[in-house]
Amino acid sequence: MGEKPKTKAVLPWMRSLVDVSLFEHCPLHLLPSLDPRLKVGLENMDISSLYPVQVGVWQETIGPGAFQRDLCIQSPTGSGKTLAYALPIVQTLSNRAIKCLRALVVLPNRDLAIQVKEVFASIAPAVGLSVGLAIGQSSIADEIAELIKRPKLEAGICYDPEDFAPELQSSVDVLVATPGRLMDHINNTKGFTLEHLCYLVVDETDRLLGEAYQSWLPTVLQLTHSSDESFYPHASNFLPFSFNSLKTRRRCGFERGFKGKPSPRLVKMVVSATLTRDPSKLAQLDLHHPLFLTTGQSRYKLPEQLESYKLICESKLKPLYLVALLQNLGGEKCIVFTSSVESTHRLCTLLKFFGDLQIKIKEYSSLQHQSVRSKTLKAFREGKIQVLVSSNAMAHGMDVEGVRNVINYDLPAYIKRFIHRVGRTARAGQTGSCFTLLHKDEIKRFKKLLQKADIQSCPDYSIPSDSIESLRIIYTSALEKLKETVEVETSRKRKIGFKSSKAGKESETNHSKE
Ligand SMILES: Nc1ncnc2c1ncn2[C@@H]1O[C@H](COP(=O)(O)OP(=O)(O)OP(=O)(O)O)[C@@H](O)[C@H]1O
Repeated sequence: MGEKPKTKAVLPWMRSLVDVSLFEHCPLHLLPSLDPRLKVGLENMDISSLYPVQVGVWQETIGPGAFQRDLCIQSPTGSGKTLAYALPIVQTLSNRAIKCLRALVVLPNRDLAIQVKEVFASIAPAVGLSVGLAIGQSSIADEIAELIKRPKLEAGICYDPEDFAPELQSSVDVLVATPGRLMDHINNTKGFTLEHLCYLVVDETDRLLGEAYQSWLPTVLQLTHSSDESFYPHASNFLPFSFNSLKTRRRCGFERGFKGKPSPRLVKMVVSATLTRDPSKLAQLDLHHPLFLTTGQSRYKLPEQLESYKLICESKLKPLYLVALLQNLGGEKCIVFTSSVESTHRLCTLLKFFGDLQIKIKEYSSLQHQSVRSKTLKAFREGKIQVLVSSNAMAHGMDVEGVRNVINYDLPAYIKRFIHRVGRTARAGQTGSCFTLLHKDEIKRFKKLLQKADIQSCPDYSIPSDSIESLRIIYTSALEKLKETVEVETSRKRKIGFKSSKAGKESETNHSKE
């Protein structure tokens, strides 16, 4: 029997790639065709030159590439991918005559969407464009009021909303959205249309393709489809029945051609630091003559200015080593990654029982309410908190200035996760360090993980044993307090669970009585 091939087949277009590491930084005054208003906007953001990935994308969009192909952009964390797509989109839309929704950027969570919206919002107004956000942060009514312009109505007269439906217009040219809220607007918001969409950006593609999110992608592709089913024959299979009425027929006159062949008018930009190579996942994007822009030949790349260390310790003493490490780092901004939301909560609680460490530590997790998370993130950005303990919630895409260190309290299972986690530091050419706490049984696995990113060695970081000894007594009492807290929390949860299941039963009973 023949052996299975060890490497997965790579799509042919991924092999003929554009290596963006061959581009130099480009000062703004040398960037061909840059709109002077955007140049001023960029300078106001303290940006004086474009990074290599941004120059590469510029060449394929505003430059000779002229947006003729869909782009798959992969470059290391913190290399400036957001501006790489935002700048050419804004520049191209600056010529638009009528306001309508022309660019849609989809991200997997609210905090990331807010971050990306801010990048667009810092350049778009300079050329008269508006940027909206659809993430479910405010009520749907408030969001609709932001996104859709209603005609001025005479006071005192009662109107049927159906009367002015044709006059509803988009208030925004660019929309940054999470899939859930996007689907809400597609399904329910009068006047919300993707009919004029020219650009679709799928940022953090791996995460977005990993989950179906109410079939948002087939829905968007179907609604932006140019002529008939021939380009995307299976999309209608995914669509709920109600979408039939929303299907749009796009005017062919706007379509671009590639080598004489017709192409859909929607340009897609697919973005990730670790883009999937899985053909079946990529097929979901229905890419048109995709062009792969990536950094060098290696599939996984860490930021150039990142220093990695391993810290070997006994599993049960991990919290002690973490505290000693945090003390050594002297209150520098730091993210500690754990393997789950539960261990994030436990670890954060335990750290609080270590007495006054002179370091402000908070938890950031998907178990928390969005408002709590946003407040924590704001305080972390402002430097009021020095250490965030998080599971995967902070790992992808988050850009917080001044994060000097990342600590892998638990070893991540995959290289992709490792890359995204450690990429929260050493961003935009800054230096940064990452520390991975390991039990000696994990050393081999860690080595294998690093080899996937072509890293052959990782120096040890040692903590003097007297630093550990001096923390032992307080650790014992912290563990006791943690145990008590966990017991209280568990019994509280049980009570809430009991109450809600009782309430559930009552409402079921009431319902059946009706
Ligand atoms: N040309 C530039 N000059 C200076 N700073 C820049 C430039 N472009 C981007 N930056 C800054 O670099 C940082 C990282 O950018 P960005 O968040 O877009 O990275 P990314 O490649 O998307 O990272 P990730 O893969 O983690 O999402 C941001 O703080 C951004 O403001």
